[in-house]
Amino acid sequence: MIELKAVTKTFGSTTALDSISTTIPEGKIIGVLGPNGSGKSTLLKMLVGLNKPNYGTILIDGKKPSMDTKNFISYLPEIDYLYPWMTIQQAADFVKSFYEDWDENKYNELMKFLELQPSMVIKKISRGMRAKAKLLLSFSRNAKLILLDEPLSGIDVLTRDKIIETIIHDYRAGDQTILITTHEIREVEGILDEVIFIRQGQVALEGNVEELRCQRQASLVEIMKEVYSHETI
Ligand SMILES: Nc1ncnc2c1ncn2[C@@H]1O[C@H](COP(=O)(O)OP(=O)(O)OP(=O)(O)O)[C@@H](O)[C@H]1O
Repeated sequence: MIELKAVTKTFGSTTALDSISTTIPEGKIIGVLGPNGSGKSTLLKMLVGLNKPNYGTILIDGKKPSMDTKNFISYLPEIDYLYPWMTIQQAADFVKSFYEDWDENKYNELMKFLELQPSMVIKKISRGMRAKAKLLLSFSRNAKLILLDEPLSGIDVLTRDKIIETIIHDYRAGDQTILITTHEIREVEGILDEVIFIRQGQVALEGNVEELRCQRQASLVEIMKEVYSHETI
């Protein structure tokens, strides 16, 4: 379980997260949604320990983000973080050297499923293939908590479908927790259990997706439009 208590993160005069308090349940797929600049990536980076809060507390299974928690978190950053000169196999060997939960069978199976080859060189493959390679590395670990920052960004619709299929295919419900930030809400609506809408660094609305849809008789996209009715999404 992830607990945030009055978490604030500022960058100079910009407040990225403004006293956020929330509890994120275990074993579910949670969408962290919101317009550009609302604080989604900052939230994920704080969970993985890359950003430290100025105020407030973050607890993951009762522990502050640290080396201990890093061991059970698989983080897919929004940026292209893979060394361009590496092959997919070299990138995998690199990740494998840091984490004990690397699952070679899962890696081989996912490689086939995503139609990638170990010999492919990162700088020579397309953006969509790089997105799939990032996902391959994130899901080849048996991590308890998976943080996916914009895994569908700038990817064609067929590749997006494949990425979503991978998430469904490899997700162990109840056992693993996935937090996913995305602007492709229509595409992920079907896989989300819970949602947190962020607006200007604060939680604008959160809850169980099915319950929100029933209460409001609306789809997630319609709910989002309502929440951000005065903003450009
Ligand atoms: N390292 C940084 N230095 C300065 N400002 C930053 C930094 N990281 C984030 N910010 C600012 O914090 C705010 C929140 O940024 P963040 O990247 O978390 O938003 P986001 O919701 O993920 O946006 P997007 O959907 O565009 O990826 C923005 O105003 C951004 O400019």
